[in-house]
Amino acid sequence: MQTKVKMCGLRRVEEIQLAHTLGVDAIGFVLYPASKRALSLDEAIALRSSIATPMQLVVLVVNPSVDEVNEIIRRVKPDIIQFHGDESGEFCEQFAYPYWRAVRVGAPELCTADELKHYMAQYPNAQKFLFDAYSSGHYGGSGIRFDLGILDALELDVQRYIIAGGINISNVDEVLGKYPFIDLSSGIEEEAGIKSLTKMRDFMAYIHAQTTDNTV
Ligand SMILES: O=C(O)c1ccccc1NCC(=O)[C@H](O)[C@H](O)COP(=O)(O)O
Repeated sequence: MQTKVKMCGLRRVEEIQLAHTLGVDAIGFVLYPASKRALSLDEAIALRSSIATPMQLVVLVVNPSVDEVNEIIRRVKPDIIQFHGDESGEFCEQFAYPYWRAVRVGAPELCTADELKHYMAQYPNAQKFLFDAYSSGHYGGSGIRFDLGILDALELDVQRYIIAGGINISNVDEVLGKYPFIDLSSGIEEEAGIKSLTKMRDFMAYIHAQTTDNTV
């Protein structure tokens, strides 16, 4: 199985250009002011021009207003909006724009497979569900993992899954070959908000080597 990769929280032109060179499938801009990886709207607009196809731009938001989302759509023109806060299904669907719904596994009322299924049913048009680890006090990018076993019980189309939460080069073997799309942020950083170009290169080289080995 070919594994797609999203790298989240990029903030510098050299990170974006390297991601493209390495064949990263999607990058994320964090438009959430409380994050150490936050970009302002103007910064996101400026960096947008550094992104070349086929790499997709995902803009990540946490509990935005309707006006903020409309402004992001109009001015940043992301390929996808990733709702990573407490947004309702009704809220996410109103824009009729491609979106991914983050599912913070382990949050109150998101602990069992039935609870996850019930939650996901509220987002019928989500292009994908990005499963991340719940961390009290943080919405994401916390480097924390969750027990993937809970996903086995969901019996949903795995093609709609993205696995996130504490993925790095040392543990990515646990998801390779099982899930088609993975997401990571802190696992390729020097410090919060600064990606390590070396870790980005090493991670993608490792993924490609594993994929090649699996198909021989
Ligand atoms: O990255 C952030 O700072 C962030 C802040 C608030 C909400 C979401 C955030 N990141 C979302 C992502 O898609 C991260 O890649 C995901 O949480 C995984 O992060 P990590 O565990 O560090 O790999």
